Amino acid sequence: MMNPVMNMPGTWGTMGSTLLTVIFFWDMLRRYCPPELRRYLEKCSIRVSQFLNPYVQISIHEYLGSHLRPHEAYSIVEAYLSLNSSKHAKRLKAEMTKDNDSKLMLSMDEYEKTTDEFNGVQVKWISGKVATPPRPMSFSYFPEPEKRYYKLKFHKQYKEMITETYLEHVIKKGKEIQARNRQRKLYTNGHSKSYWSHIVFEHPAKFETLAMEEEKKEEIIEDLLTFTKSKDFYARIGKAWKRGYLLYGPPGTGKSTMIAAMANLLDYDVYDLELTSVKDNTELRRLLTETTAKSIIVIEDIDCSLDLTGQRTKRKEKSETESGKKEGSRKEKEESGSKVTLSGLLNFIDGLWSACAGERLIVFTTNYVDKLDPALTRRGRMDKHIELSYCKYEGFKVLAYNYLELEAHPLFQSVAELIKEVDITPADVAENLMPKSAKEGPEECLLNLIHTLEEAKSRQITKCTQELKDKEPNHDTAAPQQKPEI
Ligand SMILES: Nc1ncnc2c1ncn2[C@@H]1O[C@H](COP(=O)(O)OP(=O)(O)OP(=O)(O)O)[C@@H](O)[C@H]1O
Ligand SMILES: [Mg+2]
Repeated sequence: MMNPVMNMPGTWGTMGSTLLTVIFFWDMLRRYCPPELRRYLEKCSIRVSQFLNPYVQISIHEYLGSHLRPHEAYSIVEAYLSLNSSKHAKRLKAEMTKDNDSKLMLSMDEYEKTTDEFNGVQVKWISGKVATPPRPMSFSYFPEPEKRYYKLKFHKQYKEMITETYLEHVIKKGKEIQARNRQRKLYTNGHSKSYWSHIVFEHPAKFETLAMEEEKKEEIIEDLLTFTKSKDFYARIGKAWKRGYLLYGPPGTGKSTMIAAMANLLDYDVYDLELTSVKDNTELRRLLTETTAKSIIVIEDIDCSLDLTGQRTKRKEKSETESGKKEGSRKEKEESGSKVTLSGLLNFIDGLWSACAGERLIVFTTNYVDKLDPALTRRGRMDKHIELSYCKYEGFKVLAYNYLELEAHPLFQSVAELIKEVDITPADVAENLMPKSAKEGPEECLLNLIHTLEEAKSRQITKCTQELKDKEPNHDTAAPQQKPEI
């Protein structure tokens, strides 16, 4: 009897030669058969392999199209997989997250696999890289980036559930992780004049800690939240999704603090635009088109920024007429593009750039609202005018809680009476409530404040008395009254 093991080489040999013959004929067919038949055969082979392969595959590429536009879905999936890939995958890579300078995000390394389970169904995620053929004769300063992708593989019987429910779950979770990793930024244009530079925005201000009447605070919060949810409304009425706020009031009343509280409430970035560093309207336009969605564009002390106040403009126009110059030389100056002008700024507020996708808040602050050109502050440009004023008792209570963790104290009564009569800014109240040494307790801080308020009150009384005295006619030095002519 023939030993079956001894016969193996013969079997392998026959199989090998049959395979070679099939490959040979397949190749011949592909090369020499008419194109229609070739296409038909290719289709058939895909159908056969699809029939035999029970798995469905979905690819998510890092870049879209030939323009290498980053594909948002890729980074969302990457964030999602960072959750469980560290548990299952063996080869991981650590990268700085795009939005958080102090956190590493772990994700699957190239050509690694991980599994995920959803509603009792197992899916497989595979990471890979598109092989780019080498271009021997080409040389570029900008080499093409690596085109990575993720592939999701699952059994075809779950296709509906995966494409409808699971992918939605991946996007939702991935976005949540991205938001958690995201650090907000404070952009400024002051240093390298024509470009934004940024630092991490970590201002602790919150509306809860803002000294302000509760009702007014709630109204502002409501206004801000309504704005963020009004994407469809703005689209329907054909308006760019933006809202202008004018914050005005004396120094130290919390204008800048409120901007930080707004950014924290909405989770927005802040662009602090220093207008005096902007060369001209063109540069202003460029800087603004570079701002991202979900941001607050701030111009502080707008009354001090360039030639933008109504009074200054009027004064200038007046002097021009006086010196016989033609009207419209202001226009010439604007056109020469030497400086940012009022019209440049108005274009920025309601010009075409503002149609950039995504929501934006524009906030101007000033100490002197009356000085501003009405064109700048009219509704539609500055939709909401918010006055931040001197500290009232309600505001003091917020500060007392912030600084001293006190909700009530016998000395509050004295503060309540004094604060009604004295103009004191929240900044000054805060300064008094701040313990200056470890020995100073809440009571000492309240006494400090009472002392400051009393001093301010007596100063105010002296000032008023002086003013009244000045108004009264001085009998000693007054010129002798002329007798009426007869
Ligand atoms: N309404 C407020 N609530 C809580 N803290 C406040 C308030 N106003 C001022 N402060 C405190 O005073 C400091 C100065 O306030 P802020 O810089 O916001 O004033 P501002 O109105 O922007 O002043 P300026 O007009 O000079 O820019 C802040 O750091 C904050 O601690
Ligand atoms: Mg300020």
